[in-house]
Amino acid sequence: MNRTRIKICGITREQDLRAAVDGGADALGFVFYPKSPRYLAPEQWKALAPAMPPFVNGVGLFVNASVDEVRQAVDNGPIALLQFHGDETAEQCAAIAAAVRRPFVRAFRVKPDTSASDLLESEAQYRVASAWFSGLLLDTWVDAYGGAGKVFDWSLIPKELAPRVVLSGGLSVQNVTSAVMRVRPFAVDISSGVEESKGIKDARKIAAFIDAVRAADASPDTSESHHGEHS
Ligand SMILES: O=C(O)c1ccccc1NCC(=O)[C@H](O)[C@H](O)COP(=O)(O)O
Repeated sequence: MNRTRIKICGITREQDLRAAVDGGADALGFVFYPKSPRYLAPEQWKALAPAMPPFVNGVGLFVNASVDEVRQAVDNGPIALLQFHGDETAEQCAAIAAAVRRPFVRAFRVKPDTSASDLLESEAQYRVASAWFSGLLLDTWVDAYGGAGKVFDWSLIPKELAPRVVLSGGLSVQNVTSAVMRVRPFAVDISSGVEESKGIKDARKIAAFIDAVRAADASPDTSESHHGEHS
């Protein structure tokens, strides 16, 4: 049985970090984008970092950050993976990842006119651009860059790409079972859907979300195929 990996993003408090870890999350996202309501300033991250246990990946989330900003986050705590969520080019992502010696995921923000071939071409481009590239995180295009709780059309995702992507954007306990059964992504990512308010997670919602993903993992495969024609 496939085990869909789970990332809980926008962690700002130790109690929420512990709730996500205790629930079985595989990765925790820490937002280093100052305009986000979930922003962790360097000193906040330095104070929170010691609560990170082994075998849980810390993901540092950046929007058009400098290499020095990324290096500061990596130096202040266990950031195992970078997530570029802004307008960074493949070359910029590759250069920063190589400079701080960390793998990265590229957030691809899906617009209404995005096609399946756009996703395939982007993944191929990043694979060529950097040995540090880990995969695409597919999120919904919003002006605030992310964390908006909005879904995109999952049927867009090519079947051959699904096992290599992180599915994100507006997931919740209400829709994640359907999302996992239809797409069978490598991982899912959530922020708004497990919150009381922006940056404040709800431990019961985290537990319910993780349970829903596990239920979907145990269900028969009914994933949709998308053979790459334009959406
Ligand atoms: O979380 C934020 O505040 C944020 C701000 C700017 C860029 C990205 C941001 N989050 C990135 C994530 O990985 C979120 O988990 C992803 O956008 C999904 O968020 P949601 O739709 O709220 O589940």
